[in-house]
Order: sequence, then C-alpha cells, then structure tokens
Amino acid sequence: MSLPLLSEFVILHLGLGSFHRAHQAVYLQQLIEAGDARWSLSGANLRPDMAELLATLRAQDGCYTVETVSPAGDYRYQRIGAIREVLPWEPSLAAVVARGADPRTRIVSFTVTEAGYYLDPQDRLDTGAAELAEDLARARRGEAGQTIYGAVCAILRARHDASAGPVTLLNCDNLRHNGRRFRQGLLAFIEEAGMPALASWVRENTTCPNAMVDRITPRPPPELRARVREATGWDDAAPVTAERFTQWVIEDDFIHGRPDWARVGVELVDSVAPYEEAKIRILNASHSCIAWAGTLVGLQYIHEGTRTPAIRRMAFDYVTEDVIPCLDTPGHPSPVDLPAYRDVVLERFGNPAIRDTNQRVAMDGFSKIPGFIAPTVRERLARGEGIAGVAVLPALFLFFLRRWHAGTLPYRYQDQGMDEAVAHAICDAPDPVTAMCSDAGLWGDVAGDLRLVDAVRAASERVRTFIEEKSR
Ligand SMILES: NC(=O)c1ccc[n+]([C@@H]2O[C@H](COP(=O)([O-])OP(=O)(O)OC[C@H]3O[C@@H](n4cnc5c(N)ncnc54)[C@H](O)[C@@H]3O)[C@@H](O)[C@H]2O)c1
Ligand SMILES: OC[C@@H](O)C(O)[C@H](O)CO
Repeated sequence: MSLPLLSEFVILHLGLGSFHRAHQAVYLQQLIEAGDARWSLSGANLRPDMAELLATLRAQDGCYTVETVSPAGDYRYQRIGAIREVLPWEPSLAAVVARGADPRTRIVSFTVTEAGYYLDPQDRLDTGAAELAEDLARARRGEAGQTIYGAVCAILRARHDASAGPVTLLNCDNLRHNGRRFRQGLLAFIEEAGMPALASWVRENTTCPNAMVDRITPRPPPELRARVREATGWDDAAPVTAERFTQWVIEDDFIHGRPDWARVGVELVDSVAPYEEAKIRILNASHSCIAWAGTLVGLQYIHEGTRTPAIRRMAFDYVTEDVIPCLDTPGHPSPVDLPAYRDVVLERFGNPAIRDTNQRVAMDGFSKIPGFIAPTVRERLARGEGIAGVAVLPALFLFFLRRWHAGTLPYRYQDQGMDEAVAHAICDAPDPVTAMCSDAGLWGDVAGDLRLVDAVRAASERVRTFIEEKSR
C-alpha cells in the first residue's frame, strides 16, 4: 500500500476522540507554529463508533478548530492542522497497521478510555472479557484486533517483520502508571496469543513512558459549530471545545526520538507518579463525586454541582481529609502543592462556560472506583486511618447505580467495565451496601472489609439526607 508523505517523523494516534484533538494535537500544532514541523500526526479509530467524524475530518484534510474558554469566560479559537492524515475505519485495520509499521512512525499514542485496558485490580489481563477473547482469537489467526492490545500487537508484528525499528507506545488515558500497566497488559496479551518471539522483540524495541494528561474536554455541544463560524468565519463541521487549562507531564523515556515538546510547555520528568496521583485522586475522583451527586439532585452540568455548597463540601472534604494526607507524608512530601491544586481544580470545575455534563463525567464507575477511589481506601485502612471522606464517593455511586437499576436516571449511563448482571445483583441484594463493598472487581483486596462497609453505610445516610434536603 502506498501512503502519502506526512513529515519526517510521525506519531500514529489511536482513538480520535475529543480529548486527543483538544490536547496532544494542540501541543504538536504549537510546535509546528513555533517553526518545528518535523513531526505530524496520523489519526485513526480502533472502533467503528466515529465513522461520521472521521469522514468529516478527512473532508477537512484533518483540520478543525479548538475553542478554549478561561474561568473568566474568555473564548479563543485555534485552527489545528497537525493531524495530517485521518485513516478511515475498516475491520482489518490494514491502513493503521501499515502506518504503524512505517519507519517514519516513531511513536504510537492512544486514548481508548480507562475501560479500554481490561486489567483487574491485580493488573492481570481480564482475558474473560468478550472483546479481549475475540482479539486473542484474531491475533492467533494473524489478524488485527479492535482493542488497544489487538491493534498494537498487529502493528508491532508488522513492524518487526518490516524491520521498521523501535517505537515508543505512549498512553494518554487517565490510568495510574498508564505506560507501565499498558505494557504489562500488552506483553500478557502477546504471550497469551502464543507469540513469545514477538514478546521478546517488544521488550527490547519499545518503551512505554508513563504520562499524566489534563484538559477538561466536554463532548462538543451542538451549538459549538455556530459559535466557531461566528468567531472565525469557517463553517467547521468537526470543532472541539475545552477549558483553557492544559497540562501534560511525561516520563522522558522515548526509544526512537520525540518532538521537542518542552518548547511548548510539556513537562518531561523522571517520574510522573506524584503528578498522576494528584490528578487521578483529586481531579478525576472529585469530578465523579460531583457528577454522581449532581445527577442525584437533578442537575445537568458539572459547574452547577460544584457551585452547590453541599456537593462542593463533599468533594472538598474527601480531598482534604483523606487524599492529601495520603499523598503528602513527612517521609515523602509531594512536589505538588496539593491544597492549591485542589482549589484550582474546584475553580476549573466551577467554570460555567465549559458546560461539561454530569452524563460524560459520571460514566465508567466500574473502572473509576478501582482506579481513582479504592487506592485511597486501601492506603488509609492499611495505616489504621478513617475513611469517612472517601466513603462518600462509593455511597454516591451506589445511589446513582440504584437509579440506573430502577431505570430512573435522566440519561443513558455508559459503563464499559460494568457487568450488568453483577450491577443489578448488587442493587437487588438485601443489603446493597455490603454487596457493593464486597465486589472484588471494585475493591480488590479490601473487598468485604467491614471498615469499608461501615464507612459506606454511614456515608449513605449523609447522602440520603442530602438528597432529601435538595428535593424538598
Ligand atoms: N475528555 C477529557 O476531559 C479527558 C481529559 C483527560 C484524559 N482523557 C482521556 O481520554 C479518554 C477519551 O476521552 P474523549 O473525551 O476523547 O472521549 P470520546 O468519547 O470523544 O472518545 C473516546 C475514544 O475512545 C475510543 N474507545 C472507547 N472505548 C474503547 C475501547 N474499549 N477500545 C478501543 N477504543 C475505545 C473511541 O473509539 C474514541 O476514539 C478518556 O476516557 C480519558 O482516559 C479525557
Ligand atoms: O474526570 C473526567 C475526565 O475526563 C476529566 O475531564 C479529565 O481527566 C480532565 O483532564
């Protein structure tokens, strides 16, 4: 297959959702505008869920507008042309594999959501998941798959066969130790597919830096197109909108070169751990807290919940009482000013111009509880400390889940990590609190711990009172 020339070096990105276009593509655009055009992006989706958007982007030569809005309500518009190639989706992923095996491709990056990694709390690959089982069967037949592992496995096999050289695999999802854990899952997938020689090659010829990514990027609302047209004169059919704030911290472990991202504000560090812990536990977990609580009292947007004192208090207390003492200890002070970080995060959430929906942020609770919330419970219990602050979050989720179970949520709840039979069984149990707190998929080694059960039960009373007061 002949492929068009993109640039000297290429980043192949898998998962062309809103976030990639508002974050990684913007950094590369800024670098290009600063005069360094050695790198460009090729973008693709592993699933057929964005066919229309991909077609639109192709029709626009990969160009689109990013709208950003500051907490003070200042709007700015930037045209992005860094995605120089948009690969159409096809079941074989042939063009994706070919681009991945192109020697110019030095980085394969991806955003496939937290639920796209199929790792259990012990970081074992959940080979029982239907999509993964299908992809393993495809890999054994020499075909590409539609999970990140099935796709990257096919790319690496083609790259190995073509002697195309080493490649960095860069995870841009909200996942703790996202590079290391992806690598663990990938190697397990390749071994399970019966390709030990490829696994050895991957160990030697790839790196997977951990990275922390941050920019609140809501689903593009219908009115965005008109706003962009009004502001820029361009009738862009694929714009995105995001907050002005942006951050990308990456461990500097690239095996075959990288863009000079430091020129445009990317932080290249030795260890991303303190940044990702602060982000996941303070930003992402509080975000879910506000989305679940807001939904329970009939709110539609994140800023509305953040500006509701009782909801803000739940998030503030959770961070202040339970998270900060975990992340900033006398032996290991955090390089992040955590109270200031908390305050900035709450200010960002309160931005009314972002209009981020509770529906988007509430999703994937069955992946977010183990990833964002359970570590705080585990660490505090191990140290004999109380968990009253953090217990409010699963208590909110349980009320939320029971609304889903009863069919009374105001929107469709999406949760790729949820086994619906398990979720219904939790809600139908004589004691749903005990049932939820005993779920090993949510809580790992603290599942069933009576201190967790008691704390969530007490927190549930606080949540019940909150809902009753708000509905009076
Ligand atoms: N939106 C944000 O504010 C934000 C900020 C930081 C990080 N992120 C990360 O980016 C992810 C995507 O966010 P978005 O706003 O682009 O969402 P989106 O809905 O616009 O796009 C989701 C993308 O993930 C793909 N995908 C979903 N499940 C998959 C799976 N199981 N396997 C393979 N591909 C899958 C979809 O095809 C699509 O390309 C988030 O889940 C998060 O990890 C998002
Ligand atoms: O908490 C939901 C996330 O998608 C969030 O918007 C993002 O992580 C902010 O960077």
